[in-house]
Parts: sequence; structure tokens; C-alpha cells
Amino acid sequence: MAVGVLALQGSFKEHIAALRRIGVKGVEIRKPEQLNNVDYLIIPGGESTTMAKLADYHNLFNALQEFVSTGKPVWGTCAGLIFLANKAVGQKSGGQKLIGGLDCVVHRNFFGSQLQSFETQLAVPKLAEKEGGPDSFRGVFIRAPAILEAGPDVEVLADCPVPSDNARTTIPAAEGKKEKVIVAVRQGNLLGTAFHPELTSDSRWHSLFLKMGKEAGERNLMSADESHLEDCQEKMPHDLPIFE
Ligand SMILES: NC(=O)CC[C@H](N)C(=O)O
Repeated sequence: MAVGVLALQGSFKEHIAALRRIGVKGVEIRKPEQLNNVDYLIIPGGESTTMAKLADYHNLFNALQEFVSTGKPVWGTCAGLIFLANKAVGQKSGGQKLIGGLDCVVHRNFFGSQLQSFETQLAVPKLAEKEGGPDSFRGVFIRAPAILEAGPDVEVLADCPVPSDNARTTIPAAEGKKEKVIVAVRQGNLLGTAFHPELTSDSRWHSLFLKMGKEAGERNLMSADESHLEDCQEKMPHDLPIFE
């Protein structure tokens, strides 16, 4: 079985390469019927307004919403996280369509413009508990969103300190009082990260995501067995950027 990666625009090739590094096949998804052939779906980073327009154009919204409701694992990174949120703020006028499902309020460009993109070490004790490796993860934030509010069923997997001078953020005054914002969450079959794990060589978010299918009782979905996964992870140094 394969992992689908929504391939309308954005970093879908990078996700497919990241999956390949842990021995898993990623399949590009552009049409609603292609979702029938996959048991996992990754919605990559990119530009969420453009992605929403393309999804509408390709009649993908209903199929994506159905996929989310089946309980199969879905992971949104950056623009993909915005897409999965029940509510987004800081959108272009008129807003944009969202798939929804993730009980969160996301600020679309919380950390500012493209020029204010940054990298930082995030504390990820829960990821390390499940996947081993260091307690920190190199977060690559590209015109990144942040989660301002999360519902009771949402587990916070990482947060990020907000710079005290707010120099980097576009946050409105009310949210400006925050000392930190949420940047990685899980809610049942849904995973969301505001940063781009596919741009680093640390595969732990990808392997965590694949385990979510197993946890949901769906066995034998991976094209690589566990021992192969562990083998790859051991050989792969953590924390190195990948620029492909
Ligand atoms: N790297 C990203 O995916 C950026 C997302 C961007 N903030 C948006 O609105 O879509």
C-alpha cells in the first residue's frame, strides 16, 4: 500500500523523497479517484490559497473531506496544516476553502513574510519518546503558520517561543501577548506541523505518521517493514538539512 501526497503545488516532491529515504513509496495525488488507492495522505506545504483554488478546480474538496472522515492518517505540513484546520485567520479577503477536521485555529502567516522565514531547534520530547533520537528537532519555518488555539482532543507535540520583540511576527495585538505558539499537533488520525520536516534528513515525523496507520488498526500498510525503517533511521544522521 502506498502513501498519497497531494501534488497540486508546493513541496510534494520533497515529501516523496523523504518517504523514499525510509523505504516507503509515495504516490502523487491530483484526482479524487486516486485517493481510493492510498491509505495515508500527506498535504504538503506551499501556498494554501493557491492550493485551495487548485483543489476546487480539480473537484478534490469532497474527496479530501471524505478521506479525513474515514479515519485514515492525514498529515498537513505548513500550508497543509492550514488546509486541515477548522478555522484559519489572517487569510486573504474572502477567505479560502479549508478541508477542516483539525480542531484548531491557525494563523496563516503568523511568523511573517517569506523573508522572515527561519530555522530553529524545537523541543520535541513526545516525538523522541515514540521515535527515539534527540529531544530536539530542527524546525524549518517558511512563511509559516502557527496554531493559536487547539481543542480538547488535540495533543500538542511541539510549541515555539514567540520572539519577545515580535519583530518576526505579524500577530495581531491580542495574540501578541503570547509567549509561545503551538507548531505541531495530533488529533486522532490527523497530524499537523507548521514547519517542514521533509526539508531535513530527520525522518522521525514521517515514521511517526506511518505508525498512526498501524495504531488505527490498519496493518501491513507500509512497503517497508519495521526493521528496515529502524535500519534506515540509524544510518541517517539527524538534523542535517536536505536540499534536493
Ligand atoms: N510554507 C508554507 O506552506 C507557507 C504557507 C503559507 N503561510 C500559506 O498561507 O499558505
